[in-house]
Amino acid sequence: MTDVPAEDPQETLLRLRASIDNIDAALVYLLAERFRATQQVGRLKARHAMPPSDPSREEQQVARLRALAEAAHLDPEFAEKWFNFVVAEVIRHHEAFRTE
Ligand SMILES: O=C(O)C(=O)C[C@]1(C(=O)O)C=C[C@@H](O)C=C1
Repeated sequence: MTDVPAEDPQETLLRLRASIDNIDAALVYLLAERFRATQQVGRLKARHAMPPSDPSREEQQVARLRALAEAAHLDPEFAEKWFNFVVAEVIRHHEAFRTE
């Protein structure tokens, strides 16, 4: 039998934290890109007097994200909460464009 080398917990922690930092950076960039797109949607909606929110679109998005979350072994409740949190901010931006 081959011996498994003893784990150095500090080294393992640092390695995992480096991965977490990379993932957090990617999430920030992805969110920035999402908001860049939604700002354009907000301006478009304001120019054409369209309502800031679209509940039927959100329903479709939630259903899709919940299915994706399940397939990825992510809690679908958490995925939905994250989505609602982001969309609430998007709608706040959309409403601000209407008063510009
Ligand atoms: O697709 C739109 O109509 C948007 O305004 C974007 C968005 C989103 O962030 O995904 C935000 C608000 C709407 O209620 C639905 C979706």
